[in-house]
Amino acid sequence: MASKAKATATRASARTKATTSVPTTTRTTRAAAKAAPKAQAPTALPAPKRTATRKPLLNRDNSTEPPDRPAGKKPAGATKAPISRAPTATSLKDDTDREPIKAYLRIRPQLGDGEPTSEPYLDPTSDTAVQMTDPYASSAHASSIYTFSHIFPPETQQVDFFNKTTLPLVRDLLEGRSGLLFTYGVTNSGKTYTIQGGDKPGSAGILPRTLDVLFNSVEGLHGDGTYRPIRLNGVELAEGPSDSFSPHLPSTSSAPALADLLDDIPSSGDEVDPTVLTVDRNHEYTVWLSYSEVYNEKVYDLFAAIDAPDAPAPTRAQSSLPRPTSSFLNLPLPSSQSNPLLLTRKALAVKPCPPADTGLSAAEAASGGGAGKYVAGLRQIRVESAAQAKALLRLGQLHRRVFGTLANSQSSRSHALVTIKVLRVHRGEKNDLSSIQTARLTLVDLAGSERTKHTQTSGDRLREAGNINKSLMVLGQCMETLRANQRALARSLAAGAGARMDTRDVKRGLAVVPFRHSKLTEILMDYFVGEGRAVMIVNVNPYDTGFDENSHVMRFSALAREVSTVPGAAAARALPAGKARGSEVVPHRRSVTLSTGGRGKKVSEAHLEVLEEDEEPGDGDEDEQDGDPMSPLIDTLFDEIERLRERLFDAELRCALVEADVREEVMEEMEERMRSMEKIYKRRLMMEIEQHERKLDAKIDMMNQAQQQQQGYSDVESGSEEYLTEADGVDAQMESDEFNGSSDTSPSRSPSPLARKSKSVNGRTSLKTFPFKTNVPMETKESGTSQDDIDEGESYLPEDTESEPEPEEPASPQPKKGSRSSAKARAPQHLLEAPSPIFEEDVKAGRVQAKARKVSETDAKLAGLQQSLDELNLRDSTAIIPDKKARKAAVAHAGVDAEYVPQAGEVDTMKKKKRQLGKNRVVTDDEMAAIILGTSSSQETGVGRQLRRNVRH
Ligand SMILES: Nc1ncnc2c1ncn2[C@@H]1O[C@H](COP(=O)(O)OP(=O)(O)OP(=O)(O)O)[C@@H](O)[C@H]1O
Repeated sequence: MASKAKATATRASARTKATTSVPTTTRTTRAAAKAAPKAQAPTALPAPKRTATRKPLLNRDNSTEPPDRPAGKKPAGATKAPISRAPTATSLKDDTDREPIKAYLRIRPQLGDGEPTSEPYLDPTSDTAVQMTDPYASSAHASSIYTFSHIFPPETQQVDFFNKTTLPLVRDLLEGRSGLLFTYGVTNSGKTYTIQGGDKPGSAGILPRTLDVLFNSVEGLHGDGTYRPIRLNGVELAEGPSDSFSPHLPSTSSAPALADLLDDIPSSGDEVDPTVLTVDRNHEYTVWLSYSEVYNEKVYDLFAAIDAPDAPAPTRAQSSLPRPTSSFLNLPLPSSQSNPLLLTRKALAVKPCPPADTGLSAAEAASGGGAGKYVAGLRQIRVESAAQAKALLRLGQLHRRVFGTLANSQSSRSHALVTIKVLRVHRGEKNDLSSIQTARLTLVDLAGSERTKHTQTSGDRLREAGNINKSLMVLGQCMETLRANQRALARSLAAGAGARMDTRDVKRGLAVVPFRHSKLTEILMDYFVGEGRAVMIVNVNPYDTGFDENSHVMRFSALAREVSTVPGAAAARALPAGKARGSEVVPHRRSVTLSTGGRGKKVSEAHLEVLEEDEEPGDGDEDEQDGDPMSPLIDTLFDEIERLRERLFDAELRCALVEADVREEVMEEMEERMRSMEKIYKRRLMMEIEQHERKLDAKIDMMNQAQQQQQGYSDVESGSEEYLTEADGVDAQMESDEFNGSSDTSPSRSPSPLARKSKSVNGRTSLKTFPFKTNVPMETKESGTSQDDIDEGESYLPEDTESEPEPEEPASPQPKKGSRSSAKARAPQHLLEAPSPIFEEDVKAGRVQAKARKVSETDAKLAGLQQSLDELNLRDSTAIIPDKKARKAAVAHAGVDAEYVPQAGEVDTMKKKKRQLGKNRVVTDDEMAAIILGTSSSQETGVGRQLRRNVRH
């Protein structure tokens, strides 16, 4: 497996290299930096007062605390460091003090409830590497290896997962450092299970466990809630100690209520994680919760009371808090006759933090102080126990589900963000607002990362899918830009090693990180450019059919791992916030019809209307005091830029979606065409193979027939010789053998079985002799010849030939076959007798008649051949034509372009004949007679044989 992993070249490995080149020392956060000087100061000394609640990052050069100080080891009673911004000309060493985003992979187990049981395409090769093989690709290169900080196999227990991934973040939180954890993956991959958990004991997710550990650890150290958090990191004096809240879930009522529509929210019961972390007991802690969702590029508060006209009006005190019983959930649903119930919820604006929150001046913030953004008007509720926090979150989940249900959501189509804030104040400085430390941990359950292809693509759903993709796409773009900026910064650092240089010069050249392009990234921006450790959980269901989607998730995680969270790194180019104030905002209103009465049992239908109002520019109770003075013209210009940018982005997104769809369609069409072409070509190929086989058969037949024809001519012409002597017959046979490229000594070399038959039947030489008396048909039949042989022989043996029984001479030894003496010895006696004039006349007449008969037979056979050629439908202009006549006929048939092309192994008999005739002299009658009579033995030399051959031709 290891070698397999090694052999597979991967982008991940390259990326890992790049990542490891980044120094990964433990980051010193703002809180840690603040705490460092405290360690040096005696506990009793009063701390210097500050006005900002969010402490700016100290110049690290001034920090005395080693960056890799183990968490939880901060000395008690440390005093605060004086607020000082880093000098403008500072060493770039700050930017090397970073930590890459941790990426953990969690592989979902197979649930078995009707899920595909195919082989998983993910194969962990080690604790940190996983091999992903495309199940549809045949090539060996279809697998990639991705590396993670750690890989959790399917059997991982929730508690182990929590301890490894989230517990360090909880520890940071209690020590004043912020953190971000987000889950990323396609639908059904286990994101919600990871965050919230399941129903079974031991299945509590990281959110309830975080709350358990948090409250276990601060037990007895609760603050009294004199202060409350505002915005991102600000703190203010609370109006009263009543900001805490005891939520109650909807009560069961006899009438069908909105709550009946909701499935039970998974709850692992009363299970409590017993882990306790060591905390600084000189501090008091208060825990605050907020719960928001980003849906369709709008941010909603899930703790907000949803306004319903029939709901009892909240009192002034209640209006800023969720109603104790979430009363709208208990509202009886209207019947189909009555007016639809209108539920309204309002989107919240995302705004830049005022510089006061960060301790920066307005100019510093505008020039890149790194202030993050906050959700204006988002409720933050103080909770005093884990149980209370869990109940509150459950209410938030119900709210989320109401709107999820009303939006016909099948699954989490929104991004849910739970933020736990811990305010920490030293017991000796309880009355000092500026001494309060704020840290937050945000847990994000991102919506499924699948693309539009897999979602319904019309109306609201298209918009919803587009917006989900937009958020995730922008998140990816932000990571990419951050990575590029960090690399550029690292290069500058390397180039200017040793020299002191102005970081602003370097940072000015960095690209703008497009956080503003989506609400999600705007909210999370501070974690990437400000403070905080970031952890990403990648959830994968390896049995899911969406291999492409999952490999996209893997690539995203590989990218995230190369991004380092570094305090104040890339915010230099952050643009001032603004929104399109000029644009008219139209509330999004939906009508929904719901079936009620319990699961699977339709009792009645209810009509509801959902109104999702957009945020207003003045939203947020802190807006007026934000004090972000900005020239109206600049503000308007920024608004305009932002509006245009958003339009451009929307247009690009739409284009990308359309392009993706078109590409897919084209691909499918091409594939379809390819398949049909493949079918056509296969069919053609089969036809051609068939045709060629038929041609080949025909060719073989024709060659055999041509050979037989040739043999026929030879027989006819050599008949005159055979009248005279069997020895000549033997010679003719030898000639025939020569023609066939074989000899008696190697009969197996004859290319045609028919040729062999012509030579020998039953192992005996077939000698064809003409009778002296012409016109006497004689049968060619030898004893022992099979009927098949006869049938086949009929096609090439002259009908009027007759094999004469050979004289049996048992006493005399058989002369050697093929030799001249043996031929002579076997010649009939009458052929050796002296000729008479009458005899000569007969011979001539017989020869002429036999020749004429042969010619007519040959013509008939040629006509037959022609017919079979026609039948074969050989339409090519090139045909194989055995002789001149047939060639002429074929030319007439096929056209003037037709030409005879001898095929491999084929003998062009006409050419051969012509050559031979042109070479040799004409045979005179006297010579012929002499040959026939065989009077001159001297002529039975090579010349005589040559003459006889010429006669035959
Ligand atoms: N590690 C696990 N062990 C057992 N069951 C799991 C595990 N992970 C997920 N599941 C189950 O798989 C199913 C889908 O999980 P979940 O709802 O968390 O997916 P999701 O990624 O949040 O989907 P969506 O994006 O649609 O909300 C649930 O039934 C859940 O209980």
